[in-house]
Amino acid sequence: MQRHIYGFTPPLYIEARAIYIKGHLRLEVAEYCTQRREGREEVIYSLDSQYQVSIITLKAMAARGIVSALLSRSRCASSRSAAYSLFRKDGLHGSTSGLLQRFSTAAAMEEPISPPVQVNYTQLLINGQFVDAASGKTFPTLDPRTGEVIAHVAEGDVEDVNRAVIAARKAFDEGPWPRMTAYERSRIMYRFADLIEKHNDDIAALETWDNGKPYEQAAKIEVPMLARLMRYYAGWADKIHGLVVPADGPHHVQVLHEPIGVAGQIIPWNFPLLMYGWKVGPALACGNTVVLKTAEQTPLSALYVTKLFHEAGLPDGVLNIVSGFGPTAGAALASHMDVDKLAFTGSTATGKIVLELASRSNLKQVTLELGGKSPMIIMDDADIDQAVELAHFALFFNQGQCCCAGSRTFVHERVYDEFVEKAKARAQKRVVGDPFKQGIEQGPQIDEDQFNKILRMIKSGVDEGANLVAGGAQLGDKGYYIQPTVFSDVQDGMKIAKEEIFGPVQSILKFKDLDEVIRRSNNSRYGLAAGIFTNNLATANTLMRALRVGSVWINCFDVFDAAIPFGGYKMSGHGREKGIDSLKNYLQVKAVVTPLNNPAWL
Ligand SMILES: NC(=O)c1ccc[n+]([C@@H]2O[C@H](COP(=O)([O-])OP(=O)(O)OC[C@H]3O[C@@H](n4cnc5c(N)ncnc54)[C@H](O)[C@@H]3O)[C@@H](O)[C@H]2O)c1
Repeated sequence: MQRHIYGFTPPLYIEARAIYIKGHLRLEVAEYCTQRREGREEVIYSLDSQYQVSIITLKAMAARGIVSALLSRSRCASSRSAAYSLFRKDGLHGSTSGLLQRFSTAAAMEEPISPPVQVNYTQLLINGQFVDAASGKTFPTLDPRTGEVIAHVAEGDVEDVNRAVIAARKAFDEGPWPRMTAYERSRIMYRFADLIEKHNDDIAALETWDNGKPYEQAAKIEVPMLARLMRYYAGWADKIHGLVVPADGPHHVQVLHEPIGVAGQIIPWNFPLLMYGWKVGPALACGNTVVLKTAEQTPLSALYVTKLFHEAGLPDGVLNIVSGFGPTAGAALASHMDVDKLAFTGSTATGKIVLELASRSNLKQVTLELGGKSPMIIMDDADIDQAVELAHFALFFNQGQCCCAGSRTFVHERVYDEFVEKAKARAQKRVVGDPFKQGIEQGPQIDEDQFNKILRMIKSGVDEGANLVAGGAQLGDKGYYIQPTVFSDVQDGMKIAKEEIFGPVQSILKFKDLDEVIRRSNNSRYGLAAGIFTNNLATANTLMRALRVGSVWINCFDVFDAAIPFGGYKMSGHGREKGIDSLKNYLQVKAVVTPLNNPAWL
């Protein structure tokens, strides 16, 4: 930037830029004075300074007053005061918040880091083979850091879904998968988990590149969790069994738990690999075969890992991956007459569509994991610093793109003001930037549509009178980065309190007592999850039973172990994924009755 600082004779110009490099902020400041001599502008004084400070030092310096600390190193008194006013104008003056906001902008605006992985698989995976779409069409998958094309991916449509369903049907009706012993199935799944671990870093890099989530999150949490999910379901494979039940009369009554057949699965883009694991794991452990449609924004990681699954010994046709769009490939799967079961994760609006397509076609069984507007309730006995940190995590994790995000932060009136101040400071400290960089807490949003939708929601918050205390705008000028945003004084009727934002926007609401917060928390068409922060056991016990949601996290949030069931009440969905309950989604129950002659016992 260039500024003409008035009040100096001759005028002093300053060019300054801040660059983030591996945990450091480098400030480059060029100052110069010019004077007109013989019709020409001549530089009569210049000074280039560079200050490099680690972010940790920077925070400490900010606490003491960053500007004086930095500028005490400048050699010239007049340039010191000039630079001082520049920093002050640019909001880099004094406070940690302004400083870190600038640091984040600098980080986001840097050249993107080259992802340490190549894209090898872009075709559809049908019957164990990579194939082009029948139409020959492809679509681009984009890098959310820049909006640039990563790769062109085969675009599946009705004909490709049909090919995939035929392969899955054949693999179910004639193939080895449902016929091999459950132990053999589990061994293939265990080998797959081992391969996921072996390829951890490549898988994580693909996921980050395609989705924009921090690489450290993908590499240290999500890919290991996928391996864990596969082992969890591998462990179930040989423990799924029916019952022999005592009935009135001389009958031998067996209840068989059978695989359903061909499962159609449609997943979203926010956790592409975890959604894959939640769906594929139980379906295959129970002996079904699968056609999975990935989200059009994130087709890459499922293709990579399914290739590994085949290397682990998965027979052809058991798991088919179709990349493509919702209204074409997704709708074809939901309405296919030969798909026996449909599992869908995505928005409530699309959930209604697929349910209708399923009922209009062959009445296939449907499970739905849909949207949410989850309350995060902070009671007045809570340790405020811990509460702020947990509520921040509950909302901002994964760029705020979580169906269960704690997107209504209810705070007791006695601690409200302190909470708001600290929540604001925490959001302003959030490190946003290239998700491949170490230490980054927040990457870009998934795509332009979501980016624009979030900015519209922020505008609606301002228009409806909520108090914007942090952020509120795009960060940098490239890609889909959004400043961590906090609203206080949010009222229940506002759009930001009612609708999913699916972005880094925290809405803080004030409440007086327990009955009120229960009523207001439940006053939502969603019922996915809730967080409670209190040290009072009685309060926790009251809330956990009163809240009409599928998951309650007490003094924690987003705990997603493979064994913990997840799913929604109300318009957040039907059925549960993960845990023992998820197996029911993929099993038929058959009663078999045989008469007994002279039974020794009944
Ligand atoms: N409850 C959960 O477990 C959970 C998890 C993650 C995301 N979500 C929800 O997902 C939403 C964000 O994801 P999104 O924007 O990708 O949702 P979306 O509903 O637009 O898309 C989800 C999937 O459905 C497909 N799809 C879209 N239209 C379709 C149609 N007409 N027929 C068949 N398939 C169709 C898409 O291609 C994608 O694969 C949020 O609302 C979020 O709450 C829920």
